[in-house]
Amino acid sequence: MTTSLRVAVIGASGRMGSTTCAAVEGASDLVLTGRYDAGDELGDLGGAQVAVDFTVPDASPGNVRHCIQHGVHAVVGTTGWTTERLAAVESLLAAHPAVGVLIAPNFAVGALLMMSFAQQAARFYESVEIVETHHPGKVDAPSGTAARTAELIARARLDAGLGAVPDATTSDPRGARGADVDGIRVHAQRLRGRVAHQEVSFGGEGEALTIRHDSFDRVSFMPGVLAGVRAVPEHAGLTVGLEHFLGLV
Ligand SMILES: NC(=O)C1=CN([C@@H]2O[C@H](COP(=O)(O)OP(=O)(O)OC[C@H]3O[C@@H](n4cnc5c(N)ncnc54)[C@H](O)[C@@H]3O)[C@@H](O)[C@H]2O)C=CC1
Ligand SMILES: O=C(O)C1=N[C@H](C(=O)O)C[C@H](O)C1
Repeated sequence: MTTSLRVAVIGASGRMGSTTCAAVEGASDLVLTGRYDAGDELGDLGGAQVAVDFTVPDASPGNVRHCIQHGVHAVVGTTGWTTERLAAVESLLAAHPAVGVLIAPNFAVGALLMMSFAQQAARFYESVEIVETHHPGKVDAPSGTAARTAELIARARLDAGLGAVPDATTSDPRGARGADVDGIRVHAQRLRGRVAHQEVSFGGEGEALTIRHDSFDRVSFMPGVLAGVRAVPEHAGLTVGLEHFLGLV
């Protein structure tokens, strides 16, 4: 008889945390050991082997630190991870070499494919811009997914020897050209009724390529979250991106 993997959820009262609790409870090989939200003492996380964090950018690093120090593997969907914050996780993990931490900007399989396809297409097109659309309750912009996509595209362009994206704009006092993420323009929309959507638009002489992904419901993230939960105990150290567990890179 195999024993169930014990899982705690941090941010359990939120949109993603509550969906994750339901997904864990619906999985026959997992058992939910606790639901934690703002103000709760994490303690030993109810004896969890893996904790899932869907909180806010300023709380997530502290939660991850707590997990590592208690020998609990972590699966993190919260956005806002800077290079410095990732480096701090890596140095703490060096002192806890058996612990695995997965930080994933997006758990939807289609979103991972969209990023991978955009990375593949990047070297063939002179122009590229990203438009991300989310629900109006989202606190951070641009989305973690859009920022990651821009980074991947920028790296692919650099590797291919492409220069800057052509843009004659010299005056934009209101910021109409959007954010500049590693030289790639990113535009963020916040619309009632939407969940999470992204379009990557490429342009070349006489042609266009558009790669689009839509999450219409937060259940779209759950197969990826559960895959991360099941895999992270076998992957000690820090992994950024679920694609590394799915054979996509
Ligand atoms: N990686 C992915 O696939 C996805 C990532 N996200 C990200 O997940 C995060 C959460 O998103 P939502 O669930 O929509 O937000 P939400 O606002 O609905 O939920 C956040 C929850 O965290 C709680 N919280 C705040 N501080 C806390 C603390 N110190 N300890 C414990 N709980 C705390 C809040 O009370 C709230 O219940 C965001 O960063 C979002 O961008 C969202 C969807 C998919
Ligand atoms: O806040 C959200 O909703 C989402 N956040 C993640 C992001 O910032 O990329 C993932 C997905 O887009 C949904």
